Amino acid sequence: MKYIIALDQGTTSSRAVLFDEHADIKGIVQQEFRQIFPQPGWVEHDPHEILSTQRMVLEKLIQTHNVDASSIAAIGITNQRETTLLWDKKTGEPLYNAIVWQDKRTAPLCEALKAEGLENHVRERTGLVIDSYFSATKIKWILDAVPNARERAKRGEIAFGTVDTWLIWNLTNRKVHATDYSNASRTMLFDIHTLTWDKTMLAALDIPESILPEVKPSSHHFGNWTHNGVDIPLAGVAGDQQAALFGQACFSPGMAKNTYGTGCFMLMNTGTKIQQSRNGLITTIAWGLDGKVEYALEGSVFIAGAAVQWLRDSLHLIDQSKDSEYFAAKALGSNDVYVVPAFAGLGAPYWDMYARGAIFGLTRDTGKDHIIKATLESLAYQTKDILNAMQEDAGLTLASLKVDGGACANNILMQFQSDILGTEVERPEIIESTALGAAYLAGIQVGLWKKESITSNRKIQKRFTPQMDEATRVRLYKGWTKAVERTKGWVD
Ligand SMILES: Nc1ncnc2c1ncn2[C@@H]1O[C@H](COP(=O)(O)OP(=O)(O)O)[C@@H](O)[C@H]1O
Ligand SMILES: O=P(O)(O)OC[C@H](O)CO
Repeated sequence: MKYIIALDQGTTSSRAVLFDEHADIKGIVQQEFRQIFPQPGWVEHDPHEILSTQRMVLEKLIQTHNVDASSIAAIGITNQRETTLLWDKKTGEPLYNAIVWQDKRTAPLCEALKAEGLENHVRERTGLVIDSYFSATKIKWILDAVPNARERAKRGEIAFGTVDTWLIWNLTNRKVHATDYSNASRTMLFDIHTLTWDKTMLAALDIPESILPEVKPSSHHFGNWTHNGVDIPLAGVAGDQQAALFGQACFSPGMAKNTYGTGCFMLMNTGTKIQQSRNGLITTIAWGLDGKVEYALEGSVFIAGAAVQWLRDSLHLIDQSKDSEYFAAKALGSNDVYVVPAFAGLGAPYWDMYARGAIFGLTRDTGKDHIIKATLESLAYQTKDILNAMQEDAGLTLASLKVDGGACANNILMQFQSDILGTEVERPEIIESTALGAAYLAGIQVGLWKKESITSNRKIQKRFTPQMDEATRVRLYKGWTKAVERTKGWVD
């Protein structure tokens, strides 16, 4: 038996998932790590913790399941995207903590880029909108903040990477400084037409080109991880949302998936066509495979499952995320409370770095159950905002929405999702699509699998069909859009 291991380095935890040669999951080991909030709106991770938790889960997975190193055909890496690290090429020591995708500290740098008139350039060349979400301004911030960092970078002593690059660098014993097309397309420094780093953006942010990694296809032999004397190829790399699109077998233009993790990310395959959105979505590289690059339209919601964590960790209304289903069920039938979890501003389709969270519609009888239910519903409303934009851009109506990610296990949420969209929601047997996608990309590279067999391997666990009448759907969504309007521009 041959195995593929997927390393899924997410925003809140590091995971290692063992797949057998039938792409069935044989084991998962997961470890949460610290979220560091030095100031309001700032979010950091300790790069050493990212690495140590990821190494720990990998080694524990192999040990627990008694897997012989020689039977591991390949490793795939998938990761939280945009999160930015800089380190010394000689010592491997990070210059600063990893600045996480949710971090808002570079909003003023984004305003400066807008004032320079770069909005069209960014949209046209990188497919993105100017926002602190992406890596570019985070790199500049570290180069500005750490003494001598820019000089050292100019001397070629510093490496930049997103989390995939940091893992590749360390797992290959500091030999390989590389990323894949899907991750490069999240930096706001990568020209998605020419597939090269964009000189205009590098100059605008005074970022030396020497710090950037080499960009490779997503299914590619990046290097080896040596375990018990055996060289195991790192053979697949993709940003977690693109990996989920792959894992859900969304291979044809018009196919879409929505992942409910810390954030919520809907991606629609647009094939080899670069489609620009007219409705606040971004254009991203889906993957590089078979000698070509394919693209996707993406709607990124910053806070989804993280809002459920907020119920758990900050409000202490629940002990575990899954308890939200039990409490929300007790409030079914009441729909007057709205939670807008704009804790990190609003992403697509609004792109408001200055929005902040709020609860609306409170009355004397509002209780814990209502707040929990409204929080879950906020994931579904944000998804509807995105799907509306996507359908308009693509000029089509989705027959059903493919879902995955931790929070899609919640049945109340999925039923409400189907109700508020008026669309069928389709949950696969394997909701670890992200890990599955990374495993597939690696397995294809080493010849274990073929892309064609992935579609037939996909099994549906449950379909949710809309039960809500149209008048209720319209009324509820109107309330949501009113609530969102009131959170915009809250921070001066
Ligand atoms: N049953 C559930 N109901 C609601 N939210 C859930 C449930 N299970 C997990 N979550 C939420 O989903 C997120 C975890 O999903 P996961 O896909 O592991 O995220 P990530 O990869 O971003 O770390 C957490 O934010 C958690 O609060
Ligand atoms: O860690 P996740 O799964 O919430 O994904 C984070 C995204 O990649 C951010 O763009």
